[in-house]
Amino acid sequence: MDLEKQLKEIEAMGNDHIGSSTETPMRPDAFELSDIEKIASIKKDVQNILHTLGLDLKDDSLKGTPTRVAKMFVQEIFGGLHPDRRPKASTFENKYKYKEMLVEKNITLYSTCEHHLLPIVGKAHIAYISNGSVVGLSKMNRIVDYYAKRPQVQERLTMQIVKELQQVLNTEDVACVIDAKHLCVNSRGIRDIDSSTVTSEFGGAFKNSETRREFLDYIKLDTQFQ
Ligand SMILES: Nc1nc2c(ncn2[C@@H]2O[C@H](COP(=O)(O)OP(=O)(O)OP(=O)(O)O)[C@@H](O)[C@H]2O)c(=O)[nH]1
Ligand SMILES: [Zn+2]
Repeated sequence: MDLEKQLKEIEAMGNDHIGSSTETPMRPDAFELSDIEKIASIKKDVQNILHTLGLDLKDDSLKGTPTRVAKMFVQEIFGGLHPDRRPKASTFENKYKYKEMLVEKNITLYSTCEHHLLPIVGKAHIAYISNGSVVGLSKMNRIVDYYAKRPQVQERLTMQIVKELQQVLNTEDVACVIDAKHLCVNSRGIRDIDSSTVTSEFGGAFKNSETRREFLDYIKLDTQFQ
């Protein structure tokens, strides 16, 4: 398909590029290749991109780039595509009968915009109300990190984090707010360096405005990027 036709198709998509499912769209054969095989294949693709751009890959500084980028894609920034890397979120009994909301705030978030493959940088804030079990605090940071390490749209990332914690904690009463900068907006295109994007997902009790307010008061959103 020629480039002009492809660009027209993207235009015709409208907002469909945002995607409707909470699941990351994966092919059924996504894990037929091993990580090593994926790195070898992506290395060639990166080599081709740099070569096409006219760069001399024999240059000392550039010669390791294709391997470096391929490893970074497979093992680091897109490492959360592999279900083997899903964190084991051990829960334990809420013996102390703590009934209030627990908030894990200011969780550092690095993700990648799936439209431009540019960074998304921000903070995630999570809250839940225990239904008998408690999750280790760090596991919430790990869950954020796992889903962030995928090509993402912020809306889906927010929903995936909530869905995972609802499953782990066996309760609907989970909420997540993400406040993040998209480099595709800040550093290119419209180049608006000051704007950031806020997304939220409020499950169960957090649909109640008072409970939601309490959570939002804890995270004092407006101060995050000052
Ligand atoms: N809803 C949503 N949109 C996103 C996210 N990340 C990037 N985008 C947007 O995805 C859109 C892709 O639109 P296109 O018009 O195909 O891309 P483009 O021509 O590069 O658009 P500009 O960024 O406006 O130059 C852009 O408006 C991005 O800002 C996200 O997490 N959620
Ligand atoms: Zn983008």
